[in-house]
Amino acid sequence: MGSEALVHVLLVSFPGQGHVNPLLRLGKRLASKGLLVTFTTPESIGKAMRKASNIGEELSPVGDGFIRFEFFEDGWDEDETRRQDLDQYLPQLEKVGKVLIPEMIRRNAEQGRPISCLINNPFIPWVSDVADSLGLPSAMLWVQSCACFTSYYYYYHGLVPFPSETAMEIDVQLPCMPLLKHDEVPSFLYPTTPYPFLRRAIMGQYKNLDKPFCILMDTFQELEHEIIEYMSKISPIKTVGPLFKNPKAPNATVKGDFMKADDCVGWLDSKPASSIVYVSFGSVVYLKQDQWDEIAYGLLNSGVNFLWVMKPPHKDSGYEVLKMPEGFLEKAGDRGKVVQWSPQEQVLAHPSVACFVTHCGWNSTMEALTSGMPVVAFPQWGDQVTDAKYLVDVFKVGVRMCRGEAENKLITRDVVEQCLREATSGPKAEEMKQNAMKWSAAAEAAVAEGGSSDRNIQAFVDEVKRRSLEVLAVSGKSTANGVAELGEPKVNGELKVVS
Ligand SMILES: O=c1ccn([C@@H]2O[C@H](COP(=O)(O)OP(=O)(O)O)[C@@H](O)[C@H]2O)c(=O)[nH]1
Ligand SMILES: O=C(O[C@@H]1O[C@H](CO)[C@@H](O)[C@H](O)[C@H]1O)c1cc(O)c(O)c(O)c1
Repeated sequence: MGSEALVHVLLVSFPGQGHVNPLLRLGKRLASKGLLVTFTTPESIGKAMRKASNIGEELSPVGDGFIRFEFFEDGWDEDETRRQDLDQYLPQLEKVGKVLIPEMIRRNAEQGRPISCLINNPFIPWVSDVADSLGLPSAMLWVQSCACFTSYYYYYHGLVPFPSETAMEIDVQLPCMPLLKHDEVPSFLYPTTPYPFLRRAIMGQYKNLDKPFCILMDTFQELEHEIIEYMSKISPIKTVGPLFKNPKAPNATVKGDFMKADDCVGWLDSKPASSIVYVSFGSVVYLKQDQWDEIAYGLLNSGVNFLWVMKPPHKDSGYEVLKMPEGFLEKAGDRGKVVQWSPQEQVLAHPSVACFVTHCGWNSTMEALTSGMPVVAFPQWGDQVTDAKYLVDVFKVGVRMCRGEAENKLITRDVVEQCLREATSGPKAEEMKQNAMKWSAAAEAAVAEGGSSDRNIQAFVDEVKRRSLEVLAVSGKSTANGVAELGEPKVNGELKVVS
């Protein structure tokens, strides 16, 4: 079957690594079930993805379907420094995206690939407005846990008190969730958050929550059972995780890394089983030099082998380039390897790796659980502080090393060393490994054919196909070659559907 005969969905991503990864993984999953998927995000990131990840113009076959990429200009010069300031960049993306995404949809229709559904991730909630204005169905992929989704939902609707300027340290009790201490609530909700623009972006998504017909989530039924059951009665959520496991297309080469991964698998191969601590704080968190130094000495003093990701800061971020302490690399010798970016999926699956010191971003959290990897939790902000709570107290696969950036506390080398020892040897380490292996098996089962997430994906694909017939029948006139006719753009750049 040619790609032009397939139902076509457009995935629009916020340009962050932790957002592109799960949406692209969803794209591959949908493609593997027979859809044509176009993935889009701003060209500034498209350029990095093409360079790092072998992404070309051509269609890539994935399972029964195909995936392709089309990027859009964000209206700023290539070297514009304001991209690093989300307070300015998010409104710019909305202004430009509301014009260019409809144009992309029109172009695809003209080229014989009419789009039947739009899917976005959080931080760009205006995508569902675009879909609405064109009479197209939309869905949203929530890229965090269901627990975080619930926290934001309760905050948005004012259903329980959250920490506020007058009561900073109150705990928060939400249904079907453990009591969250004030600093375990997603930190964008703290009255003192340095990232109010991200709270605004997420609240924008909740304001628009009635627009998507489905909220897909990169989690799985068995992991967050009670809260998923509870929220499913309130919101049309469908769990489809862990998205990074795709049994139907396990070797699909399409990847969305912004940086080429350094080669470290040979080095991992050279080390004994369960002897390495993997340390990574993801793509956005950037620690201070004094904290970096303490982690370095903690690693040295604990005697473990380690693979440490030291991602260079973006040139416009304003962060100073971190340095390793004097003599550190020499003292570590072949016990340690430092890379700029790692092939994290492969690292977490490697038998030499014993545990993962992580900032607890949701992707890293899901990847660790799915790989059966115990963690040392080093959360900083946002959902990370809630994920850390779950990893340690609910999933029971982690040791807590800190409580988050808001605590403003230097974690000393002794604490680092103690946590590493606890996570790598002794009864606690063994118990955490067993729990992690249990989650890994549950995750595999969820995505295997007929598993909870697989059924949800299939139901979603069937629904998109059903709605695509309605879209073509109701909102567009089919032409001889099957292309839906869309109307002329309105003055404000939105497309109006011709009836
Ligand atoms: O060296 C690295 C560090 C991170 N990642 C990937 O980058 C994503 C980071 O997402 P996460 O939600 O964990 O954190 P964020 O970077 O968004 O803070 C995950 O899929 C990781 O597998 C990677 O491939 N190599
Ligand atoms: O929030 C940002 O990135 C990460 O998103 C993940 C998925 O929501 C989440 O689990 C993780 O904890 C976050 O770090 C983000 C991205 C970005 O490019 C940026 O400039 C930010 O300020 C935040």
